[in-house]
Amino acid sequence: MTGCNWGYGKEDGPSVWHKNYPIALGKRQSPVDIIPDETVRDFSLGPIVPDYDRCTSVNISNNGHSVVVEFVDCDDRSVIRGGPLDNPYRLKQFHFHWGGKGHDGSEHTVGGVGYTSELHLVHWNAIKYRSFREASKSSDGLAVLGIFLETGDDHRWLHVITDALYMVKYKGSVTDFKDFNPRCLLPSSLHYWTYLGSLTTPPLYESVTWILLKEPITVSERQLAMFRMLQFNAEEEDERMRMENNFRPPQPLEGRTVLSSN
Ligand SMILES: O=C(NCc1ccccc1)Nc1ccc2c(c1)[B-](O)(O)OC2
Ligand SMILES: [Zn+2]
Repeated sequence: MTGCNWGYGKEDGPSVWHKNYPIALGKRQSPVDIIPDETVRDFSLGPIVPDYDRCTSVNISNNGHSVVVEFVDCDDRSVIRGGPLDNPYRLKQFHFHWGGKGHDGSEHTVGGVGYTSELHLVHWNAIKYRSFREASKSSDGLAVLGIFLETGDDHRWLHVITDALYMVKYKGSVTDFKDFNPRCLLPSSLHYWTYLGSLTTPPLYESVTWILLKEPITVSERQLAMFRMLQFNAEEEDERMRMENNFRPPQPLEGRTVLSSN
């Protein structure tokens, strides 16, 4: 499957992804609705330990689906470990999902309620697999740290990202983005829910151990509005489509249990 034949519109959105990606109808799909009273407290679950202090960010880009910050992942300079993970997973990239003006845009929901946006920090199992590509197709290949965003005051560090968005307005644009440590985007509490799921965008591989932080971070409407000036389309394309509502709705749990840390 070369190129991208999927999106978030009426003709190519989540409701028709199954036509090209049948796994969309699988038993381990993401996102899901988390019902706190139905999660199971697992006392054997230790704390999650993101260790990003020696991370090396490289660039920020618009891939036509989201805005992505990529990291050097050729060694274990920035990893996440602990919690449900058997070994450290390497940080590769982070990106966001968001809604339209005045609308929620998170992928996971909590008790049927969405957040304004959701940040995904993507990590891969470099102990067992030789590449992200190989890991992405393996049941224990990826670990994604999901962080909910709610609206309120300005986030004191998010401006570093929003100030760069004008450089990546169109699909296919990329620009340098050095010395950014995503530790500044973490909330104060690392209490989490965890369950086994999938990528939330095609190819929808069922390879993700999801770790969702219970505490959201706060960003302002003004900061969020900057994300909505991005475009799904490339600069030379005639049809201009504002990048918003780039989220997949919750999928059936299919008997899965969501575990809760402390
Ligand atoms: O990396 C992605 N695609 C490119 C690709 C390259 C090589 C093999 C497979 C895929 N997608 C992707 C990765 C991680 C997450 C998501 C999408 B997400 O669900 O949005 O949040 C977590
Ligand atoms: Zn994502």
